[in-house]
Amino acid sequence: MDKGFILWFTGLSGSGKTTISKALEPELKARGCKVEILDGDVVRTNLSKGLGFSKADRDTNILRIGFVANLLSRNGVVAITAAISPYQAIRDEVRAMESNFVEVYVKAPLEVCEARDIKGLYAKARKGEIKGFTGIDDPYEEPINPEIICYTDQESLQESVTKILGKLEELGYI
Ligand SMILES: Nc1ncnc2c1ncn2[C@@H]1O[C@H](COP(=O)(O)OP(=O)(O)OP(=O)(O)O)[C@@H](O)[C@H]1O
Ligand SMILES: Nc1ncnc2c1ncn2[C@@H]1O[C@H](COP(=O)(O)OS(=O)(=O)O)[C@@H](O)[C@H]1O
Repeated sequence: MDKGFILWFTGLSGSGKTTISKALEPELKARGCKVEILDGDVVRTNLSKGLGFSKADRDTNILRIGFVANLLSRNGVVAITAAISPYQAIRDEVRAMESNFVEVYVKAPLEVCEARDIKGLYAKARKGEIKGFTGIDDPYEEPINPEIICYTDQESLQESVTKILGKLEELGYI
């Protein structure tokens, strides 16, 4: 399979973007795809090092990720992105760069993400130690028309992975 595409995950911190993308990678490779994951946390240590969490910086971060994902996908790679990408307008902009674009809304209620609090950042945000935290005092704009929604408070990880693979088959990407 040499058809590249972008699988764009979006969702609150702790919703499950990284977990699902990592579980999906071997499944796609087993189907002959070349895969790269551009994870928000990882990108922010290199490509987007120095950027903060203002709207302008988040938009810059997303455009950089979109740019690299586009380079990868047009060279036959499945580019999986896993950044919060909280703003609809900038998600629309990256979608417009690449026709092979599949948006996955990784959806879990804020309360669930906050209870998971993998990195302890929600607690810090509640205490006011982090300002402008997505979902607390910074917006998360829900995707208007994503190709896929994974309800990670109701589905198992395997169910989410199976759902995504099914949709990719239906769309003719795999
Ligand atoms: N169905 C599910 N799918 C994905 N993750 C789940 C599911 N159920 C529970 N989890 C748990 O939720 C957590 C999600 O954390 P993860 O780091 O993947 O989120 P994230 O969206 O990448 O967050 P961030 O934006 O902070 O990087 C993990 O601890 C994972 O085990
Ligand atoms: N103010 C904040 N809002 C959201 N996430 C934050 C914030 N500060 C630190 N983080 C951390 O940074 C990660 C989010 O980074 P990105 O996915 O790269 O965000 S995005 O908004 O620009 O798409 C989260 O995993 C979280 O751990």
